This record gives sequence, structure tokens and C-alpha cells, in this order.
Amino acid sequence: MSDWVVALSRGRVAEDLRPLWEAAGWHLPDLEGSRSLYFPPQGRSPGVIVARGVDVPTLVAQGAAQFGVVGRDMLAEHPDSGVLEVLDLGISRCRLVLAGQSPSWPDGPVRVASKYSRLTRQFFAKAQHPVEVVPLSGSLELAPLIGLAPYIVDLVATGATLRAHGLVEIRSILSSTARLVVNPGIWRTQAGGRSFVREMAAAKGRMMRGSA
Ligand SMILES: Nc1ncnc2c1ncn2[C@@H]1O[C@H](COP(=O)(O)OP(=O)(O)OP(=O)(O)O)[C@@H](O)[C@H]1O
Ligand SMILES: O=P(O)(O)OC[C@H]1O[C@H](OP(=O)(O)OP(=O)(O)O)[C@H](O)[C@@H]1O
Repeated sequence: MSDWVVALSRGRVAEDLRPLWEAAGWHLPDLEGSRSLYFPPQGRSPGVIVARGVDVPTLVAQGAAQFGVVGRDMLAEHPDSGVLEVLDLGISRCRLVLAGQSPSWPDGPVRVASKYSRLTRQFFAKAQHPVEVVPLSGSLELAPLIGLAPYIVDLVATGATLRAHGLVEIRSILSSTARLVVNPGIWRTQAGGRSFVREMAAAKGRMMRGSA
């Protein structure tokens, strides 16, 4: 029986993780087709806790799950989450960008809508440019259209969502992929955690060779 439980978010991250899980020879339950939020370990397959992405580090830091899978964007936005990053899984690849209706750098103080308030403030502080962040937790691309804020800081992968709203990228702020994180206490005391990470790294290698 697997000793491990992994916290992850439903949707994109879980589906991107499926080929890696399969390459490891593990079973990943159909999270979309179920109302369950906890799937215990089954044979060699680790258990899964389903959580909001932003809550994954908390669940791992508190020991509800020993491991978690979460985007680097989330870890950068919440740097004091108390988890250790142990593996870049190379999936859910995206970038955090500043976007607006024209590609030119904003003139004067800017209003920016984002769910990444901290990274947005940090980025403008580095550019020595005054900023006001309008905190939103979704539908960011609407903000310029409805006059809430002329700029947004949001995740981009294909660029289709920006294009659909007449927006263009102005600057790239951060590149992100999903990361495997671990509870630091467990990492120190449970030697088996290292072989779990090695198994995941090997599965990632097989998955990448398979898709090459
Ligand atoms: N378009 C995308 N392409 C690839 N990866 C993405 C994309 N959008 C987000 N991600 C990555 O997937 C993670 C989860 O994003 P997703 O949009 O599924 O969840 P969320 O909306 O942030 O979470 P929740 O639904 O819990 O609020 C992000 O933190 C990011 O690392
Ligand atoms: O550049 P793109 O490939 O269009 O992806 C970017 C979109 O993906 C994310 O949203 P979310 O995950 O909510 O949207 P999605 O699942 O509909 O892409 C992000 O907040 C963007 O809106």
C-alpha cells in the first residue's frame, strides 16, 4: 500500500498530471466525475486530496497531505507557505504576464487587475513605476473591457484568452510549471519520501520520452 497522499487541484493540474501518474503505473481517480474530495491510497497508487490550488500548500504544511502539486505561480505569490519544493513536474506550463489593449509600456501611474497582487506589486516596484492593484479572483480579461482597470496581470499559455478579449502581452513576469511540494517535517523524518520523489522523477522522464 502506498504511504503517500498528494493534495492537488481538480481540472487542469489533475488532467495534466494524469499521463505522469500513468507513466508511474499508478491509478488517478476520475476527479471530475466524482463529488469526493478524498481518495485513499490504493495498492501502489498514492491517495489524493482535492483542494483549491491556492490551498494546496496549506494542506501540505499542516500535514493533511504529505505531498502536493501546485503551480510555481502560486508558490511565488505565497512565498511563506511553509512547504519545500522538491520536483519541477514540467506540466501546466504557463507564464504570468502584464497585458493591456496596446503593447506599449504604461504612461504614468497604472491600475492593474490581478489575483497575483504580491507579484504585481513586486514587478512594478522593481520597475520603479507606481501601481494600484485591483484584486480580483477570476475573469481578469474582462477588467479592461468594463473599465475596471486598463491593465491585467494574469496567466497565459496559448494566448487565446487574451486575443479573445482584444488584449496583448506587454511584459512577461514569471514562467510557471507545476511543482511537487512536500511537508518539511516529513521530508526530514521519513526516508521513503525520497524514493517517492525519485519514482515521480522517473515517471516524468518516461512521460516526456513518450510524448517526444
Ligand atoms: N492556461 C493555462 N495553461 C497551463 N497552465 C495553467 C493555465 N492556467 C493556469 N495554469 C496553471 O494551473 C494552475 C491551476 O490553474 P487553474 O486555472 O486550473 O486553477 P485556479 O482557477 O487557479 O484554481 P481554483 O479553481 O482553485 O481557483 C495555475 O496555478 C497555473 O500554475
Ligand atoms: O492563454 P490561454 O491558453 O488562453 O490560457 C490562459 C487562461 O487560462 C487561465 O484561466 P482558466 O484556467 O480559468 O481558463 P481555461 O481553463 O478556460 O483556459 C488563465 O487565467 C487565462 O484566463
